[in-house]
Amino acid sequence: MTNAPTKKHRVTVVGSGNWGSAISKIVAENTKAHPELFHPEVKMWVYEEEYQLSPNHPAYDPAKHSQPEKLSTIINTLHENVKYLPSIPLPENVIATPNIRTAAEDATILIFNVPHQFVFNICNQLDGSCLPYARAVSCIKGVDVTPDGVSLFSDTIGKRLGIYCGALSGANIANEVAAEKFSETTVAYNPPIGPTKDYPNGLVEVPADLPAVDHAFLKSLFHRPYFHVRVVSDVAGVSLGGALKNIVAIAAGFVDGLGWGNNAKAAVMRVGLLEMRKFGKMFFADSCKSATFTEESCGVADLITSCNGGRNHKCAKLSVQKGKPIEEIEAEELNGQKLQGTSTASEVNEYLKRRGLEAEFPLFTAVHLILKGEAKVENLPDLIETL
Ligand SMILES: NC(=O)C1=CN([C@@H]2O[C@H](COP(=O)(O)OP(=O)(O)OC[C@H]3O[C@@H](n4cnc5c(N)ncnc54)[C@H](O)[C@@H]3O)[C@@H](O)[C@H]2O)C=CC1
Ligand SMILES: O=C(CO)COP(=O)(O)O
Repeated sequence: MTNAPTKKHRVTVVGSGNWGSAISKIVAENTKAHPELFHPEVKMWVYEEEYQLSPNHPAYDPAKHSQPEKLSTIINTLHENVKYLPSIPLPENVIATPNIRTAAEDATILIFNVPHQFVFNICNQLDGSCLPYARAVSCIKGVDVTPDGVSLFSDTIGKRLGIYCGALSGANIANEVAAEKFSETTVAYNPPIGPTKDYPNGLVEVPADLPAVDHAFLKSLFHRPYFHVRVVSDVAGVSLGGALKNIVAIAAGFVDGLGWGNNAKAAVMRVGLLEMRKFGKMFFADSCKSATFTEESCGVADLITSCNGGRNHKCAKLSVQKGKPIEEIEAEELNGQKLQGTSTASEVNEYLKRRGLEAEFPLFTAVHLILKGEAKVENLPDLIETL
């Protein structure tokens, strides 16, 4: 007979942007709802910055807020991320923590939720500070491309920190989720058993006095009445869907910017979905399931929502309408939030080009060429037909 666990998991969210804050809200609701599994407090690592509260904010008090303050202080006082998720109350058990090592050192569950370009620096800062038996989930939408190959950020984080990392991705516009409008998501978790190439000594087991980290546990961590979770084992499919749809969303924004209508957008989405699936089959054949792209929220559903309401779509559309580079629109429109599709288009292209495979992925290639100013948006139909 095994003894019941006597300890509880401690959860830290690494990141506090638009999605990082929305996920912190969700998990803090669940740590309170499941006291048998979790300590209620959720630490949320904040990349510290000074922020001037607007006199129009309902909590503005000239005696307290006339000067810029630390964003983490504002979050802990007002229980709102006024910069990245304004007007959404955060549960009081979300504790903004500006020191990343303090945020992570006692966490048994780490949720990575930062723009992908910051992951390496964050892992460097975390090096040696995580519990060896911690488990992680990456909510990051991007792929890690180096001259040697392409990896999932879940794998990059896991290998770098010596812990296992799964993935969460879905049709999840953060502002809608934070407003508790119904959506679905996909969580992928499949830790290896025994030694593997990435974990030559095997993973350090979660101690028996903590609740087991399995699919049911992860559902308890993320599922809410307004946020429905399906837990699967296909970490590659879940991660690639979220990363690659951002390239397609830029193409959808381009055609919307031209005012070409719904049929044109459906055409780029169809071609884009096929390229997403082909990329998975070609480069992650051993681990990625084609059905994940068509059957789970992280695949076609995320593609649809992102091509209609995402930031990549919005900025690409405005860039065509205003005749300005997308980076300029990003800086003007997003108040510090980051696009992932622009760098992913370039990183994926670098990988395909090295292998002479650009023509096999005409939509991904066309988006990259348009972003670089080497092709015209108006030529998209020919580019995806003839490349
Ligand atoms: N916002 C959304 O609707 C969704 C976003 N995602 C994904 O979630 C991930 C995180 O995105 P968001 O939370 O939306 O972030 P965001 O784009 O809203 O915010 C940017 C974040 O980066 C931080 N930052 C700025 N400079 C930094 C630096 N040098 N080092 C570390 N951090 C720095 C900022 O403090 C801020 O927290 C991305 O991969 C994104 O694709 C996934 C689903 C939905
Ligand atoms: O991933 C998203 C929705 O699932 C959000 O996409 P954007 O980063 O384009 O806003």
